[in-house]
Amino acid sequence: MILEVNELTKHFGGLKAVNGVNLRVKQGSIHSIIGPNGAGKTTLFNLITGSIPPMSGTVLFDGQDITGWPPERLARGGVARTFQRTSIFMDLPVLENVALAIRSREGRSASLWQSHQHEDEAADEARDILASVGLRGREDAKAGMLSHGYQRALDIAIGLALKPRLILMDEPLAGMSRGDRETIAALITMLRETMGLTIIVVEHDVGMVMRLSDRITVMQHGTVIADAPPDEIRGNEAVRQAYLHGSFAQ
Ligand SMILES: Nc1ncnc2c1ncn2[C@@H]1O[C@H](COP(=O)(O)OP(=O)(O)OP(=O)(O)O)[C@@H](O)[C@H]1O
Repeated sequence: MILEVNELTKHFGGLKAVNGVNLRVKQGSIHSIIGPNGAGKTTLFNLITGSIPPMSGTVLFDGQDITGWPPERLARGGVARTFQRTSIFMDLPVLENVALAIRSREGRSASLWQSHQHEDEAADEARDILASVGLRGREDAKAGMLSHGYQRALDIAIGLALKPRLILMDEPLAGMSRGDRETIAALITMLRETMGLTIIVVEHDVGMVMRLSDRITVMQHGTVIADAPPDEIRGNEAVRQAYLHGSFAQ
């Protein structure tokens, strides 16, 4: 297991947003976390990635206790996260967005003292990463001019610049057209196949989650109500009950 979450708990006042959650994520898998609004999915992500500290419980990455590590330290340790709202600098060229992330990985900021050689290396690496997410030929475009689907791909490229082994994606398909959703889903699968990345996805598009995932954890009211491969989840009565609006019928 690349990630082990044990009895993780976070309450907001009387609200048990995440309450004794256990999670096992297998190396090289696509593992999705689903559940109705307010189930605690984002809070769980925030706890795993150190955005907020847990009240109790532990998070192990590759056997190492990373509980409460701040996001920067986690990123250096191989855990990256993409956000629902993108972390793109819209006014900068596509290539520069990724080069910035590479420099931040290396602890260097853009400065006058930056050597040309380092600059060239970062640009070459950025080009390779962009090609891997399907953005070859768009390096010089202003990020803000890209379509939604390409912006999401750029977001993923920025995450990949940290050279993660585990990447957590917060609603990667949200706000996308049907075609863009297919493209990003194919990209997620490809990253797992070609780079051996482990990918944890929080996503509302249950139909796509069913096709994409090796395993699905279902949350409701801060707890895990099911954890199984997609086929089993599809037939799970507790999960059906949790989805009152029929979005699960697909
Ligand atoms: N900082 C906070 N302070 C107080 N309550 C919070 C805070 N963050 C989240 N909550 C509450 O915790 C519960 C879980 O929220 P969370 O965002 O984790 O759910 P979610 O499953 O991601 O929902 P959604 O699918 O709507 O994004 C919700 O009731 C939410 O209102």
